[in-house]
Amino acid sequence: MTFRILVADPLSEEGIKPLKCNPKMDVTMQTSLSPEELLEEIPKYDALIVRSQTTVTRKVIEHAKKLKIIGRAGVGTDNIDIDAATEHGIVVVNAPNGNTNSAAEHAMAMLMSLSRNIPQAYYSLKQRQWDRKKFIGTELKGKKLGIVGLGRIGTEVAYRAKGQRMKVIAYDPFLTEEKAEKIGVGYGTLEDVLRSADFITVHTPLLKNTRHLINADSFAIMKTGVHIINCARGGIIDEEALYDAIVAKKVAGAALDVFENEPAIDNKLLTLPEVVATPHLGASTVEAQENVAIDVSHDIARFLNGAVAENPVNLPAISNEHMGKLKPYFTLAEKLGEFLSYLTDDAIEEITLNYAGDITEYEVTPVSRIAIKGLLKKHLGTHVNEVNALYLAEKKDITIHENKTKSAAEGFTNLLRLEIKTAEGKFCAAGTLLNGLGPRIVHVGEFHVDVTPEGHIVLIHHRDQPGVIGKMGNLLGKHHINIATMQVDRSDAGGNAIMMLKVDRHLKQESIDALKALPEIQDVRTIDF
Ligand SMILES: NC(=O)C1=CN([C@@H]2O[C@H](COP(=O)(O)OP(=O)(O)OC[C@H]3O[C@@H](n4cnc5c(N)ncnc54)[C@H](O)[C@@H]3O)[C@@H](O)[C@H]2O)C=CC1
Ligand SMILES: O=C(O)CCC(=O)C(=O)O
Repeated sequence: MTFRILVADPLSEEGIKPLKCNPKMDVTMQTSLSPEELLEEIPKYDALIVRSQTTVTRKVIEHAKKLKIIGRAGVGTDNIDIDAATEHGIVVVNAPNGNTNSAAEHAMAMLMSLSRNIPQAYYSLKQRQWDRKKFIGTELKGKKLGIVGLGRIGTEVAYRAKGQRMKVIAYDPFLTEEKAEKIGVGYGTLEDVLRSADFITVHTPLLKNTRHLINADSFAIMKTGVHIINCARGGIIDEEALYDAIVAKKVAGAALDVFENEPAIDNKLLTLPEVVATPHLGASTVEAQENVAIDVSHDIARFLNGAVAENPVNLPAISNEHMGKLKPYFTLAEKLGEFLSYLTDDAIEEITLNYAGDITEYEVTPVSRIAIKGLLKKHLGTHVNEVNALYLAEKKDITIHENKTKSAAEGFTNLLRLEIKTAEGKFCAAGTLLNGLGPRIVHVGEFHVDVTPEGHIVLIHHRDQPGVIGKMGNLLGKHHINIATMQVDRSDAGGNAIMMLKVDRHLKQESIDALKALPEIQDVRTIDF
């Protein structure tokens, strides 16, 4: 099978070699598609790679009938409708590490351009003017740099600013005293940073709660003569408020690499001499472009080959070691979910996943997602996957509970008990991973069994009476159904009982009806794995 991959923004040729050299990947570079052309093209592709130029809207995702993965060769995914991708079961991956240095270096270059008026002076000289008085700058040594967002790039900026002998203060909701000390920066609230800094640089993602994080109120409490740098995302700073603050001489100057609307040809901030700007060049170095292209190419190839993506944006990221431990449980979880879904025809209202034994030592949500995928598969088919399983369950008003009790493994090393509640009542099955032998279903409701979840299974609820097994065997024989294995269990003598048969082929409706017609048989369910 060959996967078709569309590269819709310019990407390092060297960086996408891992995909181009892979015989299973068919890569098409079309880097100047209009939004309409993208809508036309996208149904052909299994994977899409973009930088920040292409906007992957809900409409694009709705047209992308085959799309499995979107790769963002860079950090910010604000040009991709992540919710729409999740709803459609499309994984979004990014390349969060490859351009950190370049973006930090660009922020420093912008900061220094700003402090020494380099772009303005350069422009003036190009106009054949030798003006030395107009471009008096500000020394950085001893000035305070306020960093809003001390993540990967913010931290690298802090190290570089310290190299310039600046004092650094940072605000980040995840910044602890210990971490600030380790990096060698002061820390405080956003207000502390805004009030005390001579230069302020933002390095947060653009999210609902960071849109206009720096606004008119923020400028009001800043020092007069403050300098502002934004090499993160347009929209984190309210551009109107920044314009007004510069005109009012509250802000001495701003260095901007990013804008609320890009390309920002007509942005009025560009008319101000106090503003230095670049057209979103933070990651535009040979090294960064190669790094992010390599990272995203590897992740796409890995994912399309059936492995787990390393940098998913809409799935929990799992380390290789953790994944190694969890992966064997995926098959068990999916089969158990599938099995249980065949025990009722009613809508699922509630799903409870109880983990016991060794597995409780791990973060089990990835296993739960797969179990839920298994449960919903009967009605949603291939539309449901681990990306959208939780979303689809929520859309269907299904409540999910996940519990871990190490000691409840009932003698097994590990046990996953799955329970669903419907209008009809509760249904439950439990499974274990037998060392070296793979997944086993070990409970169906109150009954004990030992069944490999594969092939064709017939589950019969009946009354515990002499002769039932014989009648059932006879009937299946008449219908030319060969029984491969059989398990029976009962609640008590003469009470409720089950038979779990492995048969050699799918049971047709007439055989099921004939079984159901036997007076001792209460219910017949078939499960085809
Ligand atoms: N100009 C360019 O070409 C480039 C821009 N970027 C942008 O730079 C930004 C930072 O990227 P990274 O450092 O890699 O991301 P990151 O995820 O490592 O760091 C972001 C930090 O912002 C913090 N944060 C979130 N909300 C906050 C808030 N309300 N106030 C303060 N801090 C908050 C987070 O806790 C996190 O530590 C992103 O917006 C990214 O898209 C990244 C690369 C190149
Ligand atoms: O792709 C680019 O050049 C922009 C990089 C960027 O903004 C990011 O990685 O967030």
